[in-house]
Amino acid sequence: METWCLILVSISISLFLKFIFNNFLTAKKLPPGPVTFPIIGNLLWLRLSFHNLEPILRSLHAKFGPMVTLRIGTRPVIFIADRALAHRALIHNGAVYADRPPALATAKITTGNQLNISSSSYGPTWRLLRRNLMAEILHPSRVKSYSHARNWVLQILQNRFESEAKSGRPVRVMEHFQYAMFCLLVLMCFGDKLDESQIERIEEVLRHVLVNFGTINFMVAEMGRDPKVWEDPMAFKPERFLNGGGETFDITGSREIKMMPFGAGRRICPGYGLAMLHLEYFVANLIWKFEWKAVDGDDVDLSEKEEFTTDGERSLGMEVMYGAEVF
Ligand code: HEM
Repeated sequence: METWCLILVSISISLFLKFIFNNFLTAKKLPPGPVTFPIIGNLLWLRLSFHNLEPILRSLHAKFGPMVTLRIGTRPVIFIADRALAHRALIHNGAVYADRPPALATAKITTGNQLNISSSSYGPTWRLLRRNLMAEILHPSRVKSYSHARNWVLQILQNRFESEAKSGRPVRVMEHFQYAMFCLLVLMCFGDKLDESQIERIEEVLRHVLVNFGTINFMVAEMGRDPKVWEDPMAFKPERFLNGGGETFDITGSREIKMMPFGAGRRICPGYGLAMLHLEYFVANLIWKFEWKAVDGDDVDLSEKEEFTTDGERSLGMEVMYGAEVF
């Protein structure tokens, strides 16, 4: 037999064996999902953006149930759409689900060989990084020292609001807030000597990291708009968070997950207190300084948009999903 023919036959046999192995042997241990062909199937998933993937996932969940396995790239990826399952995984079995997968060779460069807090595996390094972050940068006594950065970011926000309002275009509120949180983080990490163009450059680099190496598993948006939990989930009703008894809404999901913009469990965002504090500060100032009204003849646009968020792999709340590798 010709050499090329031999190579072709060997490749076909190995692809066939991989197909059987992926879809019928290992699949028994994993939640159900669509049958995929090696390489071609993987490439098809990889071609889709998170935004395009979401409706497909929704229909897969309707067909296969609250847990679905897809083979994206080299690893099977499980998508969990049910908030009770997420609670069981992240809160009751927190230690099992707090790990992160080994990074690909290229991602190792961008994550500093996985020695940063969000990508490091669940072990002594992560514990040390997290403890340092909580004790130093995020310690309540340090919050005051960020007032300069905070006011600078408020100024950036105000400028963005003003220039858009003057141009007559509707102000892209969420986008600007997202950017403001990003600026705040960058300023906290690099100090407030940076100017806006340098911040934009950092954002560009991180966007690249997110697009190339991000993983997604928990369908946070689906959980946050569950009609069993939220009355009229798609309506803008901020008062839904004010429950008469004076008890504040538990955003950490420790008792029950109703939404999880900061994640949940052991890897929950350590900056959520600081983030909430600053968001309230920015909102309060912008409500005070601007007159807010809907553009004549236009509804307020509450549609979803795929956007870049902070730390490379995790999202800043307005995202459709966020990821934590669970096996
Ligand atoms: C609106 C603002 C923010 C949102 C919505 C947000 C959301 C998130 C989410 C969803 C995660 C992933 C949690 C998980 O994997 O289970 C995360 C992780 C993280 N966030 Fe935030 N975050 C915000 C602001 C901040 C701020 C201000 C800081 C800090 C200085 C911060 C630092 C981190 C770190 C270090 C992690 C990784 C934690 C770990 O893996 O142990 N975040 N964040």
